[in-house]
Amino acid sequence: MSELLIDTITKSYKKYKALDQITLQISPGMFGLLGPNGAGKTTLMRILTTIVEPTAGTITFGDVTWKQPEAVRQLIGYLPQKFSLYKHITVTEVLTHIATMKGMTRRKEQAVADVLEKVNLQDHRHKKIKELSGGMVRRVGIAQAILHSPKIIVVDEPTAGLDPQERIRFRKLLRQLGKEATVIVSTHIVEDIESICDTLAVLKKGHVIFNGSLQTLTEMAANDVWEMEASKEAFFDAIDELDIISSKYENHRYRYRVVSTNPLPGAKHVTPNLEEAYMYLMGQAQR
Ligand SMILES: Nc1ncnc2c1ncn2[C@@H]1O[C@H](COP(=O)(O)OP(=O)(O)OP(=O)(O)O)[C@@H](O)[C@H]1O
Repeated sequence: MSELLIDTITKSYKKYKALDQITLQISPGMFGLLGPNGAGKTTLMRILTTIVEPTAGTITFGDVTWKQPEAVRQLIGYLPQKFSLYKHITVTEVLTHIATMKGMTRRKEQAVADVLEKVNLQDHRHKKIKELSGGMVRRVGIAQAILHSPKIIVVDEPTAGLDPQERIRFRKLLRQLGKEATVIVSTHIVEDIESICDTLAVLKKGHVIFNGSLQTLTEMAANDVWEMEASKEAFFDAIDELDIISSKYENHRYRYRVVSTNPLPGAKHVTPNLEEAYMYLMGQAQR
């Protein structure tokens, strides 16, 4: 399978650069795009899906270049962050309609049946959209994105608004799709990336500040994540002083974790998780 090559992409809005010379090489499988609000993720997604044209730079996948938007649209399936559907028609009707809009004339019924099976919605195919849960609607969203068997699937904020069970189910579905395609998951929810992606890029203010494996990122923070223990009173004092990432109350004591480049008295090093490594990276990028 080909690699997606994003080469020095810049997007300017007047003098403001929403993206500044972004270069990424994305292999098949699950790729995460992480960053705070305003980092430029949505702009990059929109460029990838040909909704917006870059100011400069090129994108290629095999012999397709982004100068050929029609060819790119055959290649890409997109589930945007804000996804709405006609509420009063059934799942099958909506997917058949979208297949028609995509210009699929042959094998339309079969394609709809196949995607319904992939996203596990066969039993709900005759339900109206308004009768579905949030998780099911997201799955219809994925179904419409993969109707034409795209090689690249772009998903923006995949689990926003879903309850914990639906999140887990939706992440499993994405992981499944990553076995056959390049799946790009854009989010500011670290957990979404941690549980399903192998590699990731972190964007901040239009720049790539990290690009690599999850392991490399957590290793970068290995010397700067600490665990401490304190009484309730001391813990509440510490909240004001430190950036506490997580805490646990056990046997009348608080155990809590902190990212700090300075050693902390009485603290011991712990192996960072992705959220801690991300906090570390954001702190470093401010320097
Ligand atoms: N059409 C536009 N005109 C001017 N500025 C824009 C436009 N679209 C985006 N921007 C700016 O570009 C920057 C990046 O926006 P973008 O939506 O890509 O960020 P994001 O990382 O996706 O954040 P969010 O999660 O909030 O959508 C922001 O500062 C935004 O205000």
